[in-house]
Amino acid sequence: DLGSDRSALLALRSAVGGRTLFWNATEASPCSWVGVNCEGNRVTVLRLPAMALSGQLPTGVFGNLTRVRTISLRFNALTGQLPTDLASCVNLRNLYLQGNFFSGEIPNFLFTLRDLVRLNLASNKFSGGISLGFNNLTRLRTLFLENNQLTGTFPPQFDVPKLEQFNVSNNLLNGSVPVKLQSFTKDSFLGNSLCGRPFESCFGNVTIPEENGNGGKNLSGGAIAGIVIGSVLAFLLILVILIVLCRKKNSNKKTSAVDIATVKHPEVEIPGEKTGEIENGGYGNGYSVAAAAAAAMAGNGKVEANGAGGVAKKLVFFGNAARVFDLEDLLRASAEVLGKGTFGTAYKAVLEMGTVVAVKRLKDVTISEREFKEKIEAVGAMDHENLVPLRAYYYSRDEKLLVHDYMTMGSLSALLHGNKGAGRTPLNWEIRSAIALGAARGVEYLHSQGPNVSHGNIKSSNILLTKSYDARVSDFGLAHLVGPSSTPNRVAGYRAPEVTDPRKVSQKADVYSFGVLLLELLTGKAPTHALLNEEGVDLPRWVQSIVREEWTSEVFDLELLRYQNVEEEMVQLLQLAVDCAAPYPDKRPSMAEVVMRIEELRRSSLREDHDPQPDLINDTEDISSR
Ligand SMILES: Nc1ncnc2c1ncn2[C@@H]1O[C@H](COP(=O)(O)OP(=O)(O)OP(=O)(O)O)[C@@H](O)[C@H]1O
Repeated sequence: DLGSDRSALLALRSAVGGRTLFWNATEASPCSWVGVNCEGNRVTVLRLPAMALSGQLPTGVFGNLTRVRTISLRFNALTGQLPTDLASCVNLRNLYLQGNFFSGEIPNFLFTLRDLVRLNLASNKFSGGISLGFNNLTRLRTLFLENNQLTGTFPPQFDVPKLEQFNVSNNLLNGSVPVKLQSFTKDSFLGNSLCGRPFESCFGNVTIPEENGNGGKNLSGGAIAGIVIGSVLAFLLILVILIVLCRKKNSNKKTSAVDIATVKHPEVEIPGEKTGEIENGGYGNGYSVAAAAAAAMAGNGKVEANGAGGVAKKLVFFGNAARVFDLEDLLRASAEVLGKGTFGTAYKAVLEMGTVVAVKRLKDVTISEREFKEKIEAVGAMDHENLVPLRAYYYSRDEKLLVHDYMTMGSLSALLHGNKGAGRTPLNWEIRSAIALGAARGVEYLHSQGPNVSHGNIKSSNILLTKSYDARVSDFGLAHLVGPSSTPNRVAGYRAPEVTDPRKVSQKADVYSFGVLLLELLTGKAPTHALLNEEGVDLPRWVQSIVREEWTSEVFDLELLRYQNVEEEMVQLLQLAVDCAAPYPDKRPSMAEVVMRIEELRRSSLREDHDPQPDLINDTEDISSR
């Protein structure tokens, strides 16, 4: 009953702490606690995403929560194995445990939870193999296992009938992809040593001849003799051509982009060749952008091996920035994948002379070269200290590259939601409010370029940070370059309610997204992802519901609460965020006003001397007992 649900939750709270400490244990019913929903007087939903939970999940908790349908403990710091009594949650449909430190094998009892629809165990430390037990999960639609340490081969009979979303990338799997998973794209499998569709055949380039429709056995002796003689002649002819070609090549030895093009494509791992480089979630193992670009261009005949024809395309540089490198340098650079975005894949490229740049390979560019040039020139002309500068671009039929300055500290998103483990620099108020201000100034600058100029895709992965944590806004102006098929779809949590076409985003809609970004900075929570549509927090609604109940302190990231004497300013920034995320565009402030208000509240917080109070637990208790 509800009583045992309640004691189970309290047992959970004393084991894993975090923001569950805000639960008001004097209340008889747990149904109003943050993250808890009830139906029919039983707990049915337990959502504690990014609540700073840590330690092991105890046994004896889930055995009591027998009616629970959704458990979300994603993005916490939970460790150890999953408790076996999770098996008692027989109504469980959604289990989101991604972004923790869970370890051990994927436990067999999960396969007895026949109602499971969504299972996300990504970004943990699960090891061991992938079991056929998944086949029992006949309702499972989502299975995310990426970024773990799973080993071995897939059972060939692996077949989860309803599976729609699937990812096992960045594990240590090898062997062939089972037939029933071959309809998923490479993205679902990257960072393993797998072969067979969607990768190259496990058997190299040998093609197995197809059976002749009318039956080879009917061929007459004469026909067979003809085929044999024909084959021998063809073979001799090929041999002669090869010899001639070899002679020619030897007399003309020279390194060229075409040679670079023969670099092995990284996505096609040869079993057994894999090194253990996938820690830290990195994908790249020495893959070069160059290889792919060169391959495309070489295939196209656009780069002349000897440069004689002069058709070779050049990198086009912006502004008066000196051309410190050229296409050749870029093609020779070693590169590593930074991530995949809506508009393509971003790489970090280290040029031979040590310069580091970020290269974005755009996909789905459908506009003409002239139009592309016009639009990209406008982007390149933007010049502000809070924007990521675009240095150069490259345009050919098959390849469109953008070269940006590389931002050492990565994105705000990674900083807020990435590495939660030890050794992470806590993001204090100083840093966060400075990032808010920098980002606001960057967007304000864009808006000052004209009433119709907007960013269109403001989110934390597009706020990048320099070595000294200065914020720079990236990805502006790209939505107009690509075709409608790659309109941003991952921004649901940031998108203003009035936006229907993601490529037509007004300045006021930018302000809304910026408001969500501020909420993210203050709460440490990630807004809803469209991909996990049943999951995530609708930040504006969540914050408003809590502020309405005068539990304002509860929204703040625990890391921020260490700095109690800036709470006043935090509340002011929260108010600004809520104003920005107003449902009606007219009610939202302009970016210029946003900048002014952040400057103002930062001035007042910096006037006083703020000593951090490092005793976290005391702070949280102070707040919860107020
Ligand atoms: N100039 C850069 N310096 C450092 N990291 C970068 C740079 N540009 C992009 N990144 C990182 O590379 C990853 C992919 O970036 P990309 O812009 O392609 O996609 P995204 O921001 O995740 O999504 P979208 O394309 O929808 O904006 C992100 O994690 C981003 O933080």
